[in-house]
Amino acid sequence: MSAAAILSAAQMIGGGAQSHLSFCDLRKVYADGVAALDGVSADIGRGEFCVVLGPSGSGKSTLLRVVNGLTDLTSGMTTLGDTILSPKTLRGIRRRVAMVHQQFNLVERASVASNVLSGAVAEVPSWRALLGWYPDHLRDRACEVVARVGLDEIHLTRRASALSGGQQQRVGIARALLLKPEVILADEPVASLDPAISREVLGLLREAAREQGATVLCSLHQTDLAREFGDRIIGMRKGRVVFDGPPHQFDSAAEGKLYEGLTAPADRPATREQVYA
Ligand SMILES: Nc1ncnc2c1ncn2[C@@H]1O[C@H](COP(=O)(O)OP(=O)(O)OP(=O)(O)O)[C@@H](O)[C@H]1O
Repeated sequence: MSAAAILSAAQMIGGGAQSHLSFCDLRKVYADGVAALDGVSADIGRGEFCVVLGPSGSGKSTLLRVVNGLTDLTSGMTTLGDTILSPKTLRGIRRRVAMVHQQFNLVERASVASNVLSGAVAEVPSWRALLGWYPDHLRDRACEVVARVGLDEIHLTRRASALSGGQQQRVGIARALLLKPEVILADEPVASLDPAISREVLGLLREAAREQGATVLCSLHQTDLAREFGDRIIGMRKGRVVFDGPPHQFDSAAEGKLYEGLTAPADRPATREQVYA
């Protein structure tokens, strides 16, 4: 079957052309036999802020990492727009996808400006990046996104290590926004932040993504944050989707099903207060 025919079949299964990011029966089985993804299917619309929720080890990070090819699949198909993810298309897809990390992944000794500009890795040859030779339009864009995440011009020359955790994650978001990605993958972006800062950072990520029409896939552990910030919640357990719907449908029964039988706080952090208790 040709790639176009597979794509058209996938769109029919997934409900049509509205879908921006599409997962079709994804399976990822590691060498030790662990099925991190066990038949995951979902169609995510353009601009949707989709929270991936679930206990530890349920496959959230694996799902996110599939989108930018950091995890290869055992079987199944991922499409972004009308492009099927494959070794041939991976490079092009990576230009359209940015990532926000749990531990910020900044070069701590480098300035905020350098860290933000490193988000242009897909557009600037690495030797130019090493020398700090970025074109003016990217420098202007870096100033724009730094302002957008609520940091001042004075922060641009400051070392990343001199910033608070919340400020460092703002830099991480600015870096992700730099090339105006179509998709932002945020892997537990507030896991190391306190509750108040977590809300600020998630609010900022949602608004900034919305402004540029980016689709967000954001893994979280906290059910209250998922309800507050998600347009949609995908609940995963043991590599399977056990809930998929808007936050108002994620009631206590759905939550119970997601975390049933799990009592350890690390596996079942129901609220931010419990996470930080
Ligand atoms: N490289 C790997 N090799 C073997 N097993 C792996 C590997 N990476 C992940 N796994 C396993 O796959 C399963 C899903 O892991 P994943 O990191 O996607 O879960 P998660 O929901 O993101 O967990 P957490 O919330 O703790 O980050 C787990 O059982 C994990 O141990």
